[in-house]
Amino acid sequence: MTLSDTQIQIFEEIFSFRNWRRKIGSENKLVGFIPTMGCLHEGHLSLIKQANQYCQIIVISIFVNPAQFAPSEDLDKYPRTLSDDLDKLSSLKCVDAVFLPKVEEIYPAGIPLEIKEQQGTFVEVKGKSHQMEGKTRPGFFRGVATVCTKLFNIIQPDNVFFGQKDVQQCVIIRNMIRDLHFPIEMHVGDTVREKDGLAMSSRNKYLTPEMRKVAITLYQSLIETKKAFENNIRDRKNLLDPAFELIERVTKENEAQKLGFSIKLDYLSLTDPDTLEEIDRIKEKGAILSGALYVGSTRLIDNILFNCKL
Ligand SMILES: Nc1ncnc2c1ncn2[C@@H]1O[C@H](COP(=O)(O)OP(=O)(O)OP(=O)(O)O)[C@@H](O)[C@H]1O
Ligand SMILES: CC(C)(CO)[C@@H](O)C(=O)[O-]
Ligand code: BAL
Repeated sequence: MTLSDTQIQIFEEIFSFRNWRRKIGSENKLVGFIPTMGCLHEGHLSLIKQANQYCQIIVISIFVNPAQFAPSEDLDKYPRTLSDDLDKLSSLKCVDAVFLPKVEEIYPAGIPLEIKEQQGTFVEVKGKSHQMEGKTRPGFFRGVATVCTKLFNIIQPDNVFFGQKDVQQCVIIRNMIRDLHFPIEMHVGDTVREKDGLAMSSRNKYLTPEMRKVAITLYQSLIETKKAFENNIRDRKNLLDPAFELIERVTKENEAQKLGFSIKLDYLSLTDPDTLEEIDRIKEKGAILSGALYVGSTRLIDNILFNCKL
């Protein structure tokens, strides 16, 4: 499908989107917004369906945001599948508009990937962005918070929808909405999974069939901890040990098979759901168990929640 043969309104410029948005504003309808980087899958579509239950107008953005990629990361090869994405959005029959901005318009001062070369205005997130994902991706949440601020200012949604798969992003955006006084209600959708449990992700496209078989290891390790939790174990060591053991076993089996790629755990975190600081024990507040696993050079993330909500 091309831009001209879908019924959905497509906007590539801020100016034209704003003209349309102004008219919607006078109709007293709630606008729901789902920001994405494209290469849409059932995870994205589930957020759109959720938005459709709350809002009369549904807006999606597709924008691969350079500011959240480090120079060593996959900005250039990130999958871009616009025609397929528009087909999927059309088939839902509830999407009103898609915003497809250009990098130059979102970042008028330019956006070199090296943070020290960047010029212009950025949104900094203190306290919750240095741990978990932020350890391996130090500029990531600065980039996410900055682009979400820009998108919220342009789209002016009443409700925004994010996926639990990116759990730290959910906590940070919820705090940002509060801290910067955006008049927006945030909703978090459950993680949509493949049949075997692998969290859907645009980056799953990078996996070869051999890699795909072991990609499930991260989720299986989270489930090992869940089993321990269900057996009333609450201390960190006894909760996490079964998860680490599973990953270590699969890593060794994979090495022995000489398939030409390695598996490497980046981190497993057991954190307080509000502060995102590591905890020694799960108490009444519950906890977030999250992790990242490299399968070859593809970095996959996943999480589960214990007795808490986002
Ligand atoms: N499996 C999923 N279930 C529910 N929501 C999801 C899922 N995957 C992504 N999302 C949500 O969709 C929104 C857009 O995410 P994005 O376009 O980065 O997709 P992605 O699959 O997470 O990509 P990536 O592979 O880069 O992590 C985010 O709020 C994200 O949390
Ligand atoms: C929220 C987001 C669209 C910002 O670029 C991105 O981080 C994502 O897709 O999760
Ligand atoms: N869904 C998170 C986008 C990223 O990893 O850049």
